[in-house]
Formats: sequence, structure tokens, C-alpha cells
Amino acid sequence: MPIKVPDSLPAKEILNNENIFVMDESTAFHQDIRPLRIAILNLMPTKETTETQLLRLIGNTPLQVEIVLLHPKTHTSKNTSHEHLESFYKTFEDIQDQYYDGLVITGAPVEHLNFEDVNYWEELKDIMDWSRRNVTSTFHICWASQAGLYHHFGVPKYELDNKIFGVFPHTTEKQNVNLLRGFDEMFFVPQSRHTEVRREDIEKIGDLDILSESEESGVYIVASKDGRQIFVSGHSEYDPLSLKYEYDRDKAKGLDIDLPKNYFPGDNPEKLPFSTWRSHANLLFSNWLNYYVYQQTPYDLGAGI
Ligand SMILES: CC(=O)SCCNC(=O)CCNC(=O)[C@H](O)C(C)(C)COP(=O)(O)OP(=O)(O)OC[C@H]1O[C@@H](n2cnc3c(N)ncnc32)[C@H](O)[C@@H]1OP(=O)(O)O
Ligand SMILES: N[C@@H](CCO)C(=O)O
Repeated sequence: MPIKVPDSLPAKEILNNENIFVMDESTAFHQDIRPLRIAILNLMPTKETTETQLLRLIGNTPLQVEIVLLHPKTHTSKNTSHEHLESFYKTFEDIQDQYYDGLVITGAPVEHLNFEDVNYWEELKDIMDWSRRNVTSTFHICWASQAGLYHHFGVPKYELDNKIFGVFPHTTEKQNVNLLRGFDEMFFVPQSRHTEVRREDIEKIGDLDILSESEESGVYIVASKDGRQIFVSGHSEYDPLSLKYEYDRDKAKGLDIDLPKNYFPGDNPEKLPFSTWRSHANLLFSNWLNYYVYQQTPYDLGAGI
């Protein structure tokens, strides 16, 4: 939330120059406030886990947030019960005539497929096109970030020889960007993927900025210049044990999976890992909700986007 100060306070200019968000009294007086409307398109098979992880982060703000959960109608879910979807989820068809302040599109374990072979691809393309017209800012996670960069900007994804798997140090690439406000110079983020997007492809697109990267795990945060699309390759929302779960799962299947890097104490999978990315995750989501959603979205949603 911005700091509200008298219009003529000298500190206002100093803080403005430091990119601290200060709102003068006259602007604050005219600001109308209502709950934010955020939709979550949950493409993960483990829907209940992901709901909890995302709501934990989206809930960590003084703003009131109304959530609608969405699942793709054109995919029959194997791992989430019909009852759960019936009780708590809507589909795009139900909400397509509405407007939202924010949309989160989750990851999905479909990286090995061409985008066009994902059975809900046509529906997802419609949702991504709709998001340009009906949503103030959309936050794409992991596979969804690759899908969004491909659909909106033609950026390809590439198979990796080895899965990027672990918790990696990341750095910021730009100064004075609201999404990065308060980030440490180096921070940790879980990555768990078999594909990547590449800096050289993104740099060709004038409408995109690379905001954060990791020497080892590559591009992390990309944003459209207008802030209406955020693409995040990692899983800051993961619980402390999410990577352990994926590791144990793949081991049990007999897959050739390396230990997640920088994760188990002493690289000993018998020891419980601890999280080093929670504060980063909270900051990333609250910066997005504040600066890209709340401060940008019109009071009268339908009239303004
Ligand atoms: C790169 C990223 O975005 S990372 C995010 C993805 N990570 C995760 O989902 C982690 C948690 N997931 C898991 O552990 C596993 O997917 C499990 C245990 C839930 C299921 O694994 P498996 O038994 O190997 O695969 P299963 O045959 O059940 O299919 C898995 C999922 O693949 C997806 N999928 C597979 N083929 C397709 C396809 N052609 N089109 C669309 N989705 C597909 C579906 O989401 C499916 O699950 P769902 O029907 O419940 O939505
Ligand atoms: N995070 C994913 C990567 C595969 O899409 C997993 O290991 O389940």
C-alpha cells in the first residue's frame, strides 16, 4: 500500500526519487476502494495443493480479494475429483463475459508436449486472448509462462538435456521496477522443469523486459512493458516439501532423477529440507497485487480495461 502524506511534505520528493510509493492527500481522497477480483486458472493435477499455496500468498495483503477458481472444461481431470471441481470451480464459459483485476495461470506437467498437443490448448488460447481484453494483469507460472510467451509473442520453448531441479540463486536485471521492489540482490527460487525459454529470443521482442534471471537456471521473470503480463519460470509458491515430493515420486517410478540442487541439508535426502524462498514469494505476489493490479485497475472494471 502507498504511504499517504501531505501534498507539500519535502520527504515526498526524496521518497519519490527512491521509487518509494507515496500518494499525496488529494489523490488518496479521490481513490475509490473495492475488493479485488482475482481468477486462478488451475492447470495443475494436484489442484488442492496449488490452491492452498496460491491463496496463502494472495491472502497476505491488506486488500480484500475475491477469488474464483477455474479449470479447463476441455480437459477431463484424472487426479482431481469431479466433486471437488463441481463444488469449487467454474469454467471459462461461466465467466467470459466478466472482468477481473488479476488472473493467475498455474504451471502444468505438459512441457514434453508441443503446445498444440495439450488437449486444452484451444481453450487456453481463448482464455489468454480474453485476458488481454478483460483482465488488468495476468501472472503466468512455469509452463503457463512458456505458453503465454509463445502464444502472445511467438517465443519458443526448448527441451533441456537435464531437468532444472532445485533451489537456485537469482538476481534482478533492472533498477526501479515495481515488481522487484524490496527484493534482495540475490534471492532463492525453486525451479522444476524440463524446458526453458531463452534470453536471445525474448530480447528480440520490444514489448518484453527480462526482470530477473539466474546464472544456473536461466530467465526467471519477464514482463510486458505495460505490466499487464507477467511470466515467471519458477515456483516461488512451492511448499518446503514440494521438491522432495517430486523427487520421491520420480525415484519411486525408477526415473533417472538427480537430487534437487541446494535443497536437502548436506545433499542428504534423508534430511528434511527447509525453505529459503518464502519471503521472496510473499514479496513477489504482494508487489504484483499492489502495483500491477490494485494501483492500475479501474474502479469500474468493465468500463476501464
Ligand atoms: C513445468 C511446470 O509447470 S511444473 C508444474 C507441474 N508439476 C506438477 O504438476 C507437480 C505435481 N504433479 C505430479 O506429481 C504428477 O503430475 C501426478 C502425480 C499428479 C500425476 O502423474 P502421472 O501419473 O505421471 O501422470 P497422469 O497420467 O496422471 O497425468 C498427469 C497430468 O498431466 C497432464 N496431461 C497429460 N497429458 C496431457 C495432455 N495431452 N493434455 C493436457 N494435459 C495433459 C494432466 O494435467 C494430467 O493430470 P490431470 O488429468 O489430473 O490434470
Ligand atoms: N515440476 C514438474 C516438472 C514436470 O512438468 C514435476 O516434476 O512435476
